[in-house]
Order: sequence, then C-alpha cells, then structure tokens
Amino acid sequence: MQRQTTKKDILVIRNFSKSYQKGKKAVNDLSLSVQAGDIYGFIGHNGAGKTTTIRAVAGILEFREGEILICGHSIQKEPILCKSEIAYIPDNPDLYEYLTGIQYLTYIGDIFQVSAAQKEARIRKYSDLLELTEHLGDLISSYSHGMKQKLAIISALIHDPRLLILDEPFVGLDPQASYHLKSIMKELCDKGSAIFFSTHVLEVAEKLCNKIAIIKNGRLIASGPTEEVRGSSSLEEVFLEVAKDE
Ligand SMILES: Nc1ncnc2c1ncn2[C@@H]1O[C@H](COP(=O)(O)OP(=O)(O)OP(=O)(O)O)[C@@H](O)[C@H]1O
Repeated sequence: MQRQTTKKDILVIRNFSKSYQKGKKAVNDLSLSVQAGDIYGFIGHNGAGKTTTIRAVAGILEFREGEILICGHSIQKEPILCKSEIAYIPDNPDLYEYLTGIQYLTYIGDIFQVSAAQKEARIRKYSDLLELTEHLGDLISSYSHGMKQKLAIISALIHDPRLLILDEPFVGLDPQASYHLKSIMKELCDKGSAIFFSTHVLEVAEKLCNKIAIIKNGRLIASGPTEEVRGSSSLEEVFLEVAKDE
C-alpha cells in the first residue's frame, strides 16, 4: 500500500521516471521523501539522474510518469503554490547580469511578495554573512563566479523557503563561504524547513546530511538515514562499492 503523506513531509517523490529519448530512462521509478528538518543529500555518478530529478522537483522539467508533491501539493497541478514554498539554486545560476546585486535581490523578494522589512532584514543578514554587502551596488556582470553563487544563495533565502533545493552547491565556493552555507542550511532545517541537494563531495554529505540517497543509472539503489546507508563503512567506500558495474 502507498504510504500516506504526513504533515512533516515537505517533499514526496513517487515513482518518478523521465526519458529524454524514447526507450532510455534518465530516471527510473524513483521514490523518496524529505521531511521537515531533513538535510537530504543526493549522490550518484556523472549522468546518474540527479539534475533530472532536481529539475523535476523544482518544477522546471516536465514529466509524465510519477508524481512530486511539495508540502502535499502536486508540482504538476499546482506549480505556483509549490514554487512559493521552494527555492532552487542550479549548479550554474543564470542571473540578470544587467542588474545590480541589490536590484536583483529586491526583484526576487517582490516576486515572492516578501514584506519590505523582511526583505531588508534577510538581505542584510545573508549578505553580511557571505561578505557580499559591499558589492551589492555593483552590476552582476562584474561579479566572479563565486560572487554570483553567493547572490543566488541570498536570493533563495529571501522568502524563507520550506524546501531548499540545490544542485552541487559547494562547487566554486571558497572554504569560508562553504562553511557559512552549511551553517545556513542547518539553521533553516532547525526552523522546520528541509533541504534536498546533490553533491559529489562525499565528506560533506556524510558530515552534513541526516539522510542520503544514492542513484545509479537512473535508479535509486540506497536511501535513508546516513548511518544506515553508510553502515560500518565510510560513505565513500559504500559509494565506490555500489558504483561498480554489475
Ligand atoms: N536535455 C537532455 N537531453 C537528453 N538527455 C539528457 C538531457 N539532460 C540529461 N540527459 C541525460 O540524462 C541522464 C541523466 O543526466 P543528469 O544530468 O540528470 O545526471 P546527473 O546525475 O545530474 O549528472 P552530473 O553529476 O554529471 O551532473 C544522462 O544520461 C544525460 O545524458
């Protein structure tokens, strides 16, 4: 019998499949759930199907097989409602280069109808933390890759999302920014939100995540609490073992 969703379920993926080409499934019958307070790491080899899953969860990739629920609502049937609850940071954020940092953040805050006071407070808090405040008046086109990533992170936090979805968030961030991002992730989850993110950095996944899913050739091959997935080995050992070709 299919498990009912509970109030704590922030993200439920049920039997999700996606093919780009006929006859070849990029993701095959994937099911998992992310609950309030979870920092859920999604790991797998190149081409395993992580970004495909993440883009479907974020509501920017159409699919016909399976269902994805955000706080109990279908991303296909109620996309606007779902998108008001989530924030998605792709691996290579596409920002409006002709805006300044502050113009961009204000614009994103307005789209999510965040009050002026909350917008200002969150922009100040996260820009200070990520040391971007002094650059907010500059055009985004002048930003380095890491600065653009920081801006994307701040913009994702402006509406205090229930679900933060990140694709390879630590690539390109300096150690200090990585440290602050990890503390932001923990803080968000302590407040009852949830995080679902892909990474190739297994040490980070092992330390940061209370739950892990491993995907291989489009199929989920392990998922659950990090200690259970890891068993008595390190996550790296488990990953290398399951990544071997059958
Ligand atoms: N737009 C697309 N058109 C056709 N095939 C695609 C497309 N996007 C992804 N694929 C294929 O789907 C499969 C899964 O790709 P996906 O990008 O989801 O993997 P990934 O786990 O995110 O990989 P990586 O770690 O390299 O980012 C791969 O075989 C890939 O070639």
